Amino acid sequence: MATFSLLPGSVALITLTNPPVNALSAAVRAGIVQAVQRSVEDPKVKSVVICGQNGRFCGGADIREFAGPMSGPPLVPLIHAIEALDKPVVAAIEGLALGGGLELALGCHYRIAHTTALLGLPEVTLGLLPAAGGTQRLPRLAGLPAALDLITTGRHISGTEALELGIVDQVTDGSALDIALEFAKSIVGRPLNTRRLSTLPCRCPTDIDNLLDRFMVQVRQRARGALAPVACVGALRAAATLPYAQGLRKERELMDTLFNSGQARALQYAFFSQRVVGKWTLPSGARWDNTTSRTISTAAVIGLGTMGRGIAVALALAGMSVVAVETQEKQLSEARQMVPAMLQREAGRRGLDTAPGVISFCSSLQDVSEVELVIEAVFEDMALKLQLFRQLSAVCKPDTLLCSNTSGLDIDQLAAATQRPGLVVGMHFFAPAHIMKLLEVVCGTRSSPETVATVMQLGKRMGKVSVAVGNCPGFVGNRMLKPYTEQANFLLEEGAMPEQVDKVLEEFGFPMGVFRMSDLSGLDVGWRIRKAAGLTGPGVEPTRTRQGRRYSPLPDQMCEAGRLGQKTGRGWYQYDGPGGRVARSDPWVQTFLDAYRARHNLAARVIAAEEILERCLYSLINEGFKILQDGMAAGPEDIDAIYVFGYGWPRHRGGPMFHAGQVGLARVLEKLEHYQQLHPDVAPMKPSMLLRRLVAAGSPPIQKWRELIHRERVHSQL
Ligand SMILES: CC(C)(COP(=O)(O)OP(=O)(O)OC[C@H]1O[C@@H](n2cnc3c(N)ncnc32)[C@H](O)[C@@H]1OP(=O)(O)O)[C@@H](O)C(=O)NCCC(=O)NCCSC(=O)C[C@@H](O)CCCCCCCCCCCCC(=O)O
Repeated sequence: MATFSLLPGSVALITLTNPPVNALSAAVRAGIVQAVQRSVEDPKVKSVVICGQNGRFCGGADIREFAGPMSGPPLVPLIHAIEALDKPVVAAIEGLALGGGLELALGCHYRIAHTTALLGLPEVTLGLLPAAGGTQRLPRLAGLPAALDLITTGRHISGTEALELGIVDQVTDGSALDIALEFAKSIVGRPLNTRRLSTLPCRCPTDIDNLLDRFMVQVRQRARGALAPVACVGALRAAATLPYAQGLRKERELMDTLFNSGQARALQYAFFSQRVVGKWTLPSGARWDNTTSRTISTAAVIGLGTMGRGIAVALALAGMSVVAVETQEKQLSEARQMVPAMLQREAGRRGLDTAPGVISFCSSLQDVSEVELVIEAVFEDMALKLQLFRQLSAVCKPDTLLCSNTSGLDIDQLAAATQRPGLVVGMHFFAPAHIMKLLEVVCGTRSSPETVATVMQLGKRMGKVSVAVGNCPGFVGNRMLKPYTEQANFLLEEGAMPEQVDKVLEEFGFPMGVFRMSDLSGLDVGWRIRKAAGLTGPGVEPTRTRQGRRYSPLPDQMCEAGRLGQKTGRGWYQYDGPGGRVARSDPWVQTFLDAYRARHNLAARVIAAEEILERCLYSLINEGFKILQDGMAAGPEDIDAIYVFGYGWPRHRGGPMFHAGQVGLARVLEKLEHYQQLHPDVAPMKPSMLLRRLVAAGSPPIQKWRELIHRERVHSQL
């Protein structure tokens, strides 16, 4: 709702009241309509201030309402009524003015903001555009280039930047509300014509067409198939070239095409998934809201390779005092050089003069004896990690948490090597660890709820999307990646080329296809893991069936040929040299694949894009269902957040589990059955029991899956 109060000095104060972000729900909109009406009718009211309760102006339209039929007073005429008032209206922007919240403020005659308030039009991140006049008023106020930037990226800006762009009239470090109230009294009687943005011309440079065309090219490239950014440019073109009323009609027309699109649904689902994963639950019943966490202020990182360096920087950026340990002298001296520069650069990127935390370097494990939490980031080798965990258990204070950055090894085994298994947990970061948002928090069977809560909380402080997952080989992300890459390798055996597979995946929206990705991360990473698992190496028969399953030795053979990817200048593609970044097709790979197929009597066939996509994605999705079935992820949102934030899954497709729902669970099942019949030796194509159960239950919406999984588990049907 919204409250109305008449304050001394004849100022009407309208307060939006809908915690926690004062979203513009139907009740709030109705409240504003009534309060505006009172302001019009009451002769005692000489000016109006609009603010939000609890120091938060407004988080925009109520996103939850978009899932059902829209009711209540619409926003566009409401904002027009405010703009048309002949009494001055001032927006007092504290905390945030986002989306419809900023559009409401743009309908006011003046805007006063706190310097640290967040302003922006993030609709594009929800698959929408600012359709309450935002695409028409903002370019009239801040100019077309600034509006293009803000509306197509959805980025938030501070009150200070908003002042520089002319979006607000004044900023303060004190109370924006107090200043707004005083200001509102002082401007009674001033003419308002120039303050009504809809009546002003758009502020455009002379070469509008040229600017918009160039911008559209960039936006299409960045969007990777997302519709909303392109529609935003369309709406801004209308603002620049048409009178306001026509521009507004175009804005609405474009919004109508987006509003019910699968992409908008996917992006809104992704918004809520990100929040759902913070509300973690463990199979034991421990939850985010019934478990206390410890606040960590001192931490250590052991091993200063790429991952360790990034983790140390991420911890320092979160205000931690970090001890960075590396026993190899060369690596330590490199880290001493690189890490402070990384820290400074990242702090600068976040608008800080210096990082809030500090990092000290040393070469001895004894130096971590006093810290509260240790993150091990040494080489991915179980024997090495076990030895380290034994040492840490002896060296550290009894209540120090011991965490491993392993990307898939057994956390329970590491915990068993210590005298404190309850304090052991996995913290699986993604490279570069100071930039990538995802953190898999791997809960071992003996990890205590307090340990999990503490690490989840720490992840949040580090700005990560932390997802609690179970302890199984590869955890969630890498476990699902395995059948996906395996399937891509099988496709090469059957006749596809790496660039063909990559093109299909990139057109789907991944920033990189599986082979380009593999070249980037290094083919030797998986090779080492497969060697450790006894799947390849000296003495292993070079057949296409290993350990009872179809196996493609292609990636092993690439490694044996010294083609490790970008680092050697050759992999699935060729590069300008070691460390090169630009991938080019390599005739060597064609010859290599031809020879391989000939050796194994495999006839190359033409493989359609549809088959490539279905086999890669559905095998990954099927593994996701198995993960849910095994209880290794609490719900589909967890898997989807992992894939969106850690594996480049296009956000406008929600995540793999959401995508399965969009395609139709019955269709995914049917396709898996089809490919399984064709390739019965490929275990990951065998449809999971949970997928079958969901289809049998009538393919309920994704929001209902948790409930069904819980019910089926109780009845031991999974
Ligand atoms: C605001 C934040 C930055 C706050 O972050 P913080 O970290 O402090 O907190 P949380 O993110 O954890 O959030 C707390 C809590 O609040 C929930 N929440 C946040 N924002 C909203 C919201 N806008 N609506 C609903 N709920 C919200 C959040 O989910 C948490 O609750 P939970 O229970 O999950 O813990 C941050 O939250 C944030 O970034 N929020 C989103 C801000 C945003 O994106 N705003 C824009 C919204 S879209 C919009 O405003 C659209 C406008 O342009 C209006 C358009 C006019 C509409 C016209 C429609 C007509 C079209 C009809 C076409 C029909 C066609 C046809 O059918 O034919």
